[in-house]
Amino acid sequence: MTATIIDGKKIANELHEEIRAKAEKLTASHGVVPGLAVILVGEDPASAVYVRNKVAATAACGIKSFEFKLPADTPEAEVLGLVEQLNNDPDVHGILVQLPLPKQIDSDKVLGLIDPTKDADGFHPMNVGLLSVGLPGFVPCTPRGSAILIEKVMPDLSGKTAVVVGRSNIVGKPMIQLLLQKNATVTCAHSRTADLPAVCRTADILVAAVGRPEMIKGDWIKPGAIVIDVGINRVLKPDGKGKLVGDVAFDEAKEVAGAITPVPGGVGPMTIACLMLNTLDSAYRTAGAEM
Ligand SMILES: Nc1nc2c(c(=O)[nH]1)N[C@@H](CN(C=O)c1ccc(C(=O)N[C@@H](CCC(=O)O)C(=O)O)cc1)CN2
Repeated sequence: MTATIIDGKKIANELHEEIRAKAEKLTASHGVVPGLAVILVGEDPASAVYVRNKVAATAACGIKSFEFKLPADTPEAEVLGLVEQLNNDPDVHGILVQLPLPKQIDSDKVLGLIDPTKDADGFHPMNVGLLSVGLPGFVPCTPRGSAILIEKVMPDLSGKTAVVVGRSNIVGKPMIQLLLQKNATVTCAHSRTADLPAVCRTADILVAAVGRPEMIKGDWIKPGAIVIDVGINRVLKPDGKGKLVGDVAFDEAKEVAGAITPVPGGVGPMTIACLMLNTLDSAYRTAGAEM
């Protein structure tokens, strides 16, 4: 039996509609339009696509966007100055700095300067800390979106084993926190893990966030497991054309898993939908309004 394909694009579009309704409600009750500032530094083609998609999503969600596109050689001080300006702008409820930044700019310094109450990406150390102690704050968008997809197919994770492959600050570590909050028994695996295939085979929920195309094979997956593929890798096909693949060998994995996210159309659209959700949450919080 082949796996249920978790349609992240459809679920993200449904979320956009819910967000739009809530944004309109906030505007009607408090005269506040949620606002998201998006900063892109440089010409990385993938980043440009993601930013374009984020700005398109703001329009679908009734969120006002403030777009800042800066040249690749922009000095760090200029980016820091822009962040400060946005921190002080009452029309801006969320600030997003697209990563990666060019090498002359210290990402930690920029992310650390974002007002934690406007940190729509959830990367500020204060929000990282709040998540780790289970207090309300901003949750990074990719893990938040992945958790929503998991909940759709398995609402109760008590007694379930989850394996997160990858330990990045923006995906792996926050994903572990969210799975723990849902009472899963969580293992974090990474490049130094011994016998990674065997560890993956223990997972009822397997989250792949390694950034290596199709690394996780079908026979690494426990039959019936939920597989969440966070990877977005551009590879060349034999005909020389490019295509997107995840970190999981999808065609093999779907024959073993119970449910699986595709790439594209799985976690990616949910990342963007959760950025909208974080911005909406922030606007409600700032306005002192009830959802
Ligand atoms: N400030 C941030 N920078 C980056 C983040 C982030 O969450 N915040 N994550 C990634 C990139 N990313 C969001 O910015 C992102 C990646 C992919 C998608 C997406 O929808 N992918 C589509 C395919 C799109 C394509 O054709 O290339 C899909 O999977 O269906 C959304 C957001 C790094 N930087």
